[in-house]
Amino acid sequence: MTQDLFQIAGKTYGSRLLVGTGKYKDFAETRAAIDASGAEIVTVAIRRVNIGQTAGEPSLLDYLPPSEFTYLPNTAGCYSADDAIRTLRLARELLDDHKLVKLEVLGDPQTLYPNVRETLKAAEVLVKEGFDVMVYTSDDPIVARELEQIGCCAIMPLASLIGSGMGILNPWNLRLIIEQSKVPVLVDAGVGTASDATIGMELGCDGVLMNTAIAGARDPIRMAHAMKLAVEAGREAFLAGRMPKKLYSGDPSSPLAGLIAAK
Ligand SMILES: CC(=O)[C@@H](O)[C@H](O)COP(=O)(O)O
Repeated sequence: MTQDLFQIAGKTYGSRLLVGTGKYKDFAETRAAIDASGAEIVTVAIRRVNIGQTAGEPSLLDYLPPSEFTYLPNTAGCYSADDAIRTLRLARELLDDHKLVKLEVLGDPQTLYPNVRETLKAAEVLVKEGFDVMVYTSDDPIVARELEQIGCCAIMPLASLIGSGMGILNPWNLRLIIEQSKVPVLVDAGVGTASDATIGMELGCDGVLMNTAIAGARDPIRMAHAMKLAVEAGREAFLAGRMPKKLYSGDPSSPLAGLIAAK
C-alpha cells in the first residue's frame, strides 16, 4: 500500500479529522472527545475560549497542551477583515509566534455565511505577514482559486451553514474545488453525522473540520469516535476508487461459467 501523507503547511499529520473545541460541557469533556476523535489539529475560537487572555480562569491550554496538539486559532465571531487580522495577531502572541491559523470572516450572525470580500482582504494581509492560512470559504470555485493564488495553505469550503448539521449541500461544487486545487481542501462546517464526513472524503477532500456534530451529539465521546472511523473509511474508499456506475440493471455477483445444470 502506498503511503498516504496528509500535510498542512509542511507538517505531516496522521489524522485527517480536525475538530473544534467549543460547545462542550467543560474542558474535561472537550479533552475526552478529542482523544476519541484521534484529531491532532484542534481549532480554538480566540474570541471565545481562554488560552491565556483571561488570567485566573481555566485555560484550554491546561487540558490540550500545545505539546500534544497542533493549535489552529480561528477568527469565529469576526465580521470584518480588520477584526480577523487583529484576532490572529493576538493568537500569534498568545501562542508563542504560532503561524498556522484558520481564517473565517462571517457575513452575518443569522447565517454565519462567509463574507468572501473581507475574507480575501484578510487573507492577503495575513499571508504577507507570514501566517499559514487555512481559510473557511463558500463553495464557490472561483473564490477558492483566488484564495489559493493569494497563498492560503488550505481551502476549507463549507458543507452547509456552521452549526446547521445539514451535511454536504453541493457536492458538485466541492468536486470542482478539489479538482482545481493544489493545496489541501477540507470540508468545514455543517457536518451533521458520520456519513456526511465519509461523503466529503469520498469526494476527494483531504480532510474534514467539524465541531457541532460531535459536541452536540447525545454522547459526544462516542460520536467523536464515529467521526474518526467515518473520515478513515471515506479516505480509504476514495483511494480504493469506487466501482464504475452503470445504467440501472442487475449484474450477478458470482461467476457465470461452470453452472451446475438443473435436472
Ligand atoms: C469550530 C469552527 O471552526 C467552526 O467555525 C467550524 O466551521 C465548524 O462548524 P460546525 O460546528 O458546523 O462543524
